[in-house]
Amino acid sequence: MYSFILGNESIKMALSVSAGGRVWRKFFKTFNFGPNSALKRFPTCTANGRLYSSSSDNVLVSKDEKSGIATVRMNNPPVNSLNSAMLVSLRSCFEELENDKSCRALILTSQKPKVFCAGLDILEIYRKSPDYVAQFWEKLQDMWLSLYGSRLVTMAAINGHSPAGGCLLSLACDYRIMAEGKFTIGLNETQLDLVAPFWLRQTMVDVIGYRQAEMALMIGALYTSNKALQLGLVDKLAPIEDVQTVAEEEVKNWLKIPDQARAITKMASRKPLLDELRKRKQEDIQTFRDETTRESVQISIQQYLEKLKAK
Ligand SMILES: CCCCCCCCC/C=C/C(=O)SCCNC(=O)CCNC(=O)[C@H](O)C(C)(C)COP(=O)(O)OP(=O)(O)OC[C@H]1O[C@@H](n2cnc3c(N)ncnc32)[C@H](O)[C@@H]1OP(=O)(O)O
Repeated sequence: MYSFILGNESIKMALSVSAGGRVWRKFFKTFNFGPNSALKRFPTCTANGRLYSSSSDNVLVSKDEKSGIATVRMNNPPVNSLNSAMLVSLRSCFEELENDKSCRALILTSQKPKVFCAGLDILEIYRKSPDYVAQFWEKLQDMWLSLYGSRLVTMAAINGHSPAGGCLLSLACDYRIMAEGKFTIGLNETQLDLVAPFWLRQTMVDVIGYRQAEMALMIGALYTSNKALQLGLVDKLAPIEDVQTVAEEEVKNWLKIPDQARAITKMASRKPLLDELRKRKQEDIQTFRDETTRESVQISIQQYLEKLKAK
């Protein structure tokens, strides 16, 4: 029997391990864990090493049937920037894996070493209509909810640069392994005259602590791998060519812990923030839409784009 308290609501839940899947379903329904409350099955998610139905050109998914470990490779050259299509593909892939009962863990990485993910596609928020920007933001929220709220062991194998939205993706995972060397990671939004939303700021605070997060967020700091390890922004470093192997080894350690107890523990700590975003979703969309389409912000974005091109 597990009993625990979440946020200000006291929830007592009896989970008889022997009751197996039925109890699992009840648990996920009660807490709206993962993308859907129901555990739907996707018939295409089976063969070892075969691409999932959600695999599209921009997100490649393979799963080892024996271990239940899936690897999700972002494949949106040149820098895996998160445009609308990418956000939709990632979300759909996370949801399929979530609903695949034989899947126990996912490793998120880049198909193109040296850049894990360059963050949001800046062109998606440059000179676009308020409606477009609002829809784009909702896609990001939904993708984040599906990853941050996942019952799976989620591991970021950060095989390259990971600024802004790239850092957001890795912060949504349970554990981060980053390539050694000159690569950088961090939430550099203020450098673009953008303000990270509350749910992203909170995950940064949760991972590296209040003082360091406050400072990092204000100055839009990008840290080298070594500094990121020192701050606790990533958990482990590995040579770039070994990041995937080290991630697989680490996942196997995590999978020695019973799934149910691990997932319930994860949910107990993440539920308040998940609930908060679900509750304030529309308000968050409006803030993003209004802030991003402001002329002064558009000019900052333009200057940032010019700086990137001139590099
Ligand atoms: C609450 C209210 C407000 C709320 C608002 C809050 C938002 C918070 C959430 C997150 C916000 C973000 O993610 S904002 C995004 C922030 N991202 C960044 O600052 C990363 C910028 N990129 C880089 O630093 C670098 O590209 C890096 C990733 C290190 C890779 O360097 P490389 O030398 O390998 O590659 P580059 O030559 O720089 O880039 C290759 C090409 O890709 C383009 N490119 C690079 N990054 C890009 C990007 N993010 N979007 C589009 N295009 C990009 C370059 O312009 C080049 O285009 P060509 O010249 O045409 O080839």
